[in-house]
Amino acid sequence: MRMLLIHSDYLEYEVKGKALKKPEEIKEDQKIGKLDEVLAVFMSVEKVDEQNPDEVVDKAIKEIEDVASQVKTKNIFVYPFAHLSSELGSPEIALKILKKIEEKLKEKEYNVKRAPFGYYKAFKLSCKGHPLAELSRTIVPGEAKKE
Ligand SMILES: C[C@@H](O)[C@H](N)C(=O)N[C@H]1[C@@H](O)[C@H](n2cnc3c(N)ncnc32)O[C@@H]1CO
Repeated sequence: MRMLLIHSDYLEYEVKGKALKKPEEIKEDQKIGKLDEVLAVFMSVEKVDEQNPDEVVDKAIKEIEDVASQVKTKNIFVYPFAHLSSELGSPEIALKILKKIEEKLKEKEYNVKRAPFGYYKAFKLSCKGHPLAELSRTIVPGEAKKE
């Protein structure tokens, strides 16, 4: 999994159209979304992640918690983003992983929004520009079998 973490004054999105034949079903009120004072986490789930999704979820949570505590925010935007890798995992597994990450962060009392999966979305982001405001992480399941 590739993650781009941007500490932002806000992130807002608006769904513009379907980018998959079968995108995630969403309610009307999910077509737009906004969070202020947010750690926006853009994530590309990769093929290799399919070998141990649960481990990838746990490692992603650890990285997100680490950065969130450093930039002192409890607001997290989980944002599916298919542009950080040329080895994308399947949409089915990617959605499962992103939903699990959202769920586990909520269990840990974070204020979490997740942008809809499988859509073209317009978004606005206001990066804060401090030294920790733009970070990237790569997560690989430890048990991943070497091909
Ligand atoms: C398109 C662009 O504006 C938008 N931002 C977009 O990327 N949409 C992606 C993700 O929401 C999701 N998606 C599909 N596969 C994956 C994957 N492996 N990892 C993450 N997301 C995925 O499906 C869409 C099309 O790839």
